[in-house]
Amino acid sequence: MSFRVQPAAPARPNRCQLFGPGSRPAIFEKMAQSAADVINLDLEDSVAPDDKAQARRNIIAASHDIDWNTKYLSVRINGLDTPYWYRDVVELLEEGSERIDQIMIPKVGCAADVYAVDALVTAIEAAKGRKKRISLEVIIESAAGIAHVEEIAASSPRLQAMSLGAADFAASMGMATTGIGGTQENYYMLREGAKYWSDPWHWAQAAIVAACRTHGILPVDGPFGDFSDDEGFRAQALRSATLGMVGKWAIHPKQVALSNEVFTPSEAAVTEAREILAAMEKAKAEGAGATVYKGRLVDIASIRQAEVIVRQSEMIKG
Ligand SMILES: CC(C)(COP(=O)(O)OP(=O)(O)OC[C@H]1O[C@@H](n2cnc3c(N)ncnc32)[C@H](O)[C@@H]1OP(=O)(O)O)[C@@H](O)C(=O)NCCC(=O)NCCSC(=O)C[C@H](O)C(=O)O
Ligand SMILES: [Mg+2]
Repeated sequence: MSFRVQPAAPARPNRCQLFGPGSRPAIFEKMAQSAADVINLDLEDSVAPDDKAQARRNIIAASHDIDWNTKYLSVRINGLDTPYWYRDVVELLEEGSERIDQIMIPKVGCAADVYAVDALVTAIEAAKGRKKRISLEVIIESAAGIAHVEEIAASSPRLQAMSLGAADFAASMGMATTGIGGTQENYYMLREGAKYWSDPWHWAQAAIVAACRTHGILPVDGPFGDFSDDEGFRAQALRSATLGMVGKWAIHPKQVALSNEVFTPSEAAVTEAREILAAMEKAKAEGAGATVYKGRLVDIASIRQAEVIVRQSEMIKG
C-alpha cells in the first residue's frame, strides 16, 4: 500500500440511477416510487432547447412538492459549453428546496469545469444560507474527459460520483457506432474463422474506476440504450460490476430491477466472503498468513477482497 491510504467512497447505495426528462413532470412521482437509489432529473440532452426554462420550473416545483423519500436526488444541468448551465445552477439552488442532494455536470473535460460549478454552488449556498451541502457528480463522455479523468476525479471535495456516458463518449471519440453501450457488432477478434466479440467500453471503464478509487469517488456505468434487451443490459452491468463499478443508469423503469439485482451482492457471494474471512481468522490464530479455501489460495489480500463484498452488502441493507 502506498503511504497515501486509498480514501473510501461515499457510503451510500448507488446501484441504480433512474433518469427522466425535466420536461416530463408526469413521470416524476413514478420515479420517486421506483426502487432506484438515485434519481436524476434531467435538464440536458433529453430536454429540447425550447423546453429548458419550463423544465427548470418543473424540477424546482418537484423538489418542493414530491416526497422523494430516501432517494438521493440529483439534477443534471446543461453542459458548460451552453448558455443554460449557469441559470440551471442559480435557479435550482436559489428556488429549489433543500431536498436536492446533488448536481450532475455533463461532458466534463477538465478539472476547471468542476471548479467553475463548485465556485458558483458555494457562492449560492452562502448567499441563500442553504443548510445541505450540495454534492457533485460528473459524466465522462468526451475524449478530453477520459484524457483528464484523474485530475477530474481529484477536482473537488464535493465530488461523489463519476459516470461513463457511452453515447456522447462514442461520438466524441469518433467511434463507428450509434449503439449506447453493450456489444458492438464490428468489435471482434477473428480466430480460425470464428468471431470473438470484445468490449470497446472496457478501457474507459477501467480508467474511470482507477481514477475514482484513487480519490474516493463512486464509479458508475452510464446508459444502456436498448431497453428492450434485458440480457444485454445484464451482461453490460455484470462486466461493470466485475470491474469495480457500483451501479448503472436506468433510462427506462424496467432497467431498475436489473441494475439493483446485479449491483447487490448475492447471498451466495456474501456467504462465501464471510467464510473466507472466517478461514483467514483461523489461519491468523494459527500464525499463518495464507490458507486453503475450497481448494484455492486465500491470503491477506483475500481479506480485503472479501471485505469489499461484505461492506457493500451491509451498506445496502443499511
Ligand atoms: C425512453 C422513454 C422515452 C420511454 O418512455 P415511454 O414511451 O413513456 O415508455 P413506456 O410506455 O414503456 O413506459 C412505461 C411506464 O413507465 C413510465 N415511465 C417511462 N419512463 C419513465 C422514467 N424514466 N421513470 C419512471 N417512469 C417512467 C411511463 O409513464 C409508463 O407508466 P404507466 O403509463 O403508468 O405504465 C422514457 O423512459 C424516458 O424518457 N427515459 C429517460 C430518458 C433520459 O432521461 N435520457 C437521458 C439520459 S441518457 C443520456 O443522456 C446519454 C448520456 O448522456 C450519454 O452520453 O451516454
Ligand atoms: Mg451525454
